[in-house]
Order: sequence, then C-alpha cells, then structure tokens
Amino acid sequence: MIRFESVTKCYPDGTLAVDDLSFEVGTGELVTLVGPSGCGKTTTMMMVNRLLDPTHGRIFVDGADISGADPVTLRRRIGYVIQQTGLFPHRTVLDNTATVPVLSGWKKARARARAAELLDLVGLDPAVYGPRYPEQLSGGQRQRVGVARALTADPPVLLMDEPFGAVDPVVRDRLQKEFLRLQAELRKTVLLVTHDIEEAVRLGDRIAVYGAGRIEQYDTPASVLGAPASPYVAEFVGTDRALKQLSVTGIDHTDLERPPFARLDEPAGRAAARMRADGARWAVVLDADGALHGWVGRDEMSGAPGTVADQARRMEAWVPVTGTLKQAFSEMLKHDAGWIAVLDGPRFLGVLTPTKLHEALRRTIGSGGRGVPRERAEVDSVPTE
Ligand SMILES: Nc1ncnc2c1ncn2[C@@H]1O[C@H](COP(=O)(O)OP(=O)(O)OP(=O)(O)O)[C@@H](O)[C@H]1O
Repeated sequence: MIRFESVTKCYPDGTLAVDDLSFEVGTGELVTLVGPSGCGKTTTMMMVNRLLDPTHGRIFVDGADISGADPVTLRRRIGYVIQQTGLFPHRTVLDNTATVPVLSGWKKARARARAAELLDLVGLDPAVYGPRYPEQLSGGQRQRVGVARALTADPPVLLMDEPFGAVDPVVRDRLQKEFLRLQAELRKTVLLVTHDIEEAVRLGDRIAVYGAGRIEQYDTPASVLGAPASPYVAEFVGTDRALKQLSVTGIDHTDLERPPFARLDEPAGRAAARMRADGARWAVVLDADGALHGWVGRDEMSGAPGTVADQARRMEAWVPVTGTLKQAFSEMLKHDAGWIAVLDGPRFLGVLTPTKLHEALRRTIGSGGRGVPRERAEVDSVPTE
C-alpha cells in the first residue's frame, strides 16, 4: 500500500534527515516508526502526504508514484493525526470533526451527520461533546477528536505522529487500547511515529527501528524484541526486552499440561479414590462437554456425600488461549495461583505452570517468538467474576 524506494531527504541547510530508505507497508497493516529524537521519523511520514518531497527516490501509495499526484487530492485519501491535535479553537468539536468532508464539498448537514458517527466511534457522545469547544475537553478527549477527524473521509491510509504523546500514561494506555480495537475493525493502513518502544511494540504489526536517517530493523515486535538485528537495536529496545516480550508472545499448545480432572457429576468419594490412586491432591472439574467448571481438593472430597459438583470451587485463574504470556503471568500473580487454566471459549485445554511459562519465555528470546495479532496483545481483559 505504501512503498518507499531509495528515498533520501536532505533539507536545504544540508541536514540529511532520511538516508536511502526502502520499505513497504502492506494494506491494513499498522507500522510503527520508532527511534530517538531527530532520527527522521516525522520527515519520513510527511513525505507520504507530500507535506515534504524527497530529494531522491520515489514513494508509492496504492501502486502509484505520488510525485505527480495533486497534494490536495492525495491528502483526502490520507488521514493525518498529530500530537498537538490541530483543532480549530473557535469551532465546535462537531464542526472540527466535519472539516475534511466540508472541504471536500459535502453539504454541511451530511458532513455533520458523518462527524457525529465518527465521534461516536471514538467513544465521544456527539450530543454531549459535539457542541463543545476544544478547550472544554480533556487532553485525551481532544486526541480522540483528532482521530475522529482524520477518519471522517474514510481514508484508506492514516498517518499518526505521536498521536498519544501529549497525555498522561493512564489516558495513553486507554487511548492505545481503544485505537487497537478501532483498527481491528477498520483495518486502515497506518504509519505511526513514536519515540516510545513500548508503544511501538504494543501497537505495531511491524516496527521500523530508526537509527540516524535509516531503518536499523524492520520486523514484527516479537522479532525485534527476541532477535535484535544489531547492538544498537538491542540497546534501544532495552535490557528488559524479555519482559516486554511477554506482552507479544502467544500461548503455545505444547506448553500446556493436562492436570488430573474430575467430572462434575461423578460421585465425590469415587473421584477422591481415583485421585488418591493417581497421587493427585487436586483436580480440575470439567462438565460433560469438557468446559471448565472449577477445581476440587482431594482431602475435602474424601468421605464427602454427593457429587463432585457439590465440592467444586470456582476457578478464577484462567486465560483464553488467544491471550499472551503476559496475561497468563499477571493472572497467576493476581490470584496467587500456582498454575493457570487455558480455555478455548468455554473448553478447557490445559494449564500453564510457572516452569512452562519460564520455558516459553526463554524459547522466544533468540528465536523471534510466536507473535499474536496486535489487537490482542495486552488488551484482552480476563473476567474474574
Ligand atoms: N525544516 C528543517 N530544516 C532543517 N533540518 C530539519 C528540518 N526539519 C527537521 N530537520 C532535521 O532533520 C532531522 C530529522 O528530523 P525529524 O523531525 O524527521 O526527526 P524525528 O525522528 O521525527 O524526531 P522527533 O522524535 O524529535 O520528532 C533532525 O536532525 C532535524 O533537526
């Protein structure tokens, strides 16, 4: 969808901001550009919507060389979100959001209706926030309006320059989650600039790690964390990359253990005897369909009347098989559990133990790991009720 071919940008004062850059972003892919200040990320981005033109090389959007494209027409297909949201202070939130469609010649009523739809999509009730002015919003709400405005013309491409940079960490966390959900639905082709490796890992399908004017590594988050291409990248992603890797590594079926289990409708005494014979002190309780019901301890079942169902306790420590190692680990800590159940829908697949978690983590370091789709990384919440 976006392709850079040997692109160089030298500013008139001689600063070489981007040096012979070649990379490609697939349709519907979210690529994060990450690197220290001044390494050329913003310059890269601004060449895509022709706010800047390359000194050498070519950029293609949807197969067409943009050097000949009319910038205004081009920008209609490319949404742009910047940190200082660029909202007009004297216009209401609704009119700010409707700006692009109005400029494109839409009737005001239609543009406003579309703007209201988009405000709703980013979690702002248009009836409440539409009539307000930007100064009457919080920083996080202003960022949401910025995203809504960029989406009103339904552009296939989004450029986002530090879109969540101006808000505090708690709000940033929420905006990132919301944006991932939105992106899972809309599947725009996104280039997102950040200087924060955590954000790059969390949001990117792929990450371009910048050195001065060049991409040092272009790969999935799991690979950048698991197998940095150079000492520079290793240093940039940080010494705690093993921990960061937890959030982008999925649960592998081969790491699951099958613990002893008891059937819900089994007589308690019989289940206890079987567990004793197997040397098991506890068992997972499953119903007839293999769905997880809870767990039982052998001792409280010995001599107990009734069925396993009467003795079973609820199992709160579980993760979906689509989850990440980080989720598994944090659920384990939250419930002070020695192991954690892994479910596919309601179906019980097995348990993860701390030993297996550790093995899984060690395996991913150096191998590039088994990544999870970005919209799932870190954002699933596991209900414990
Ligand atoms: N208009 C300009 N004229 C001259 N040099 C410029 C101009 N704009 C940017 N530069 C320089 O080009 C280099 C790359 O800048 P750019 O803004 O692309 O970096 P960046 O990676 O986005 O940085 P940051 O994270 O701080 O925004 C820097 O050295 C910067 O000083």
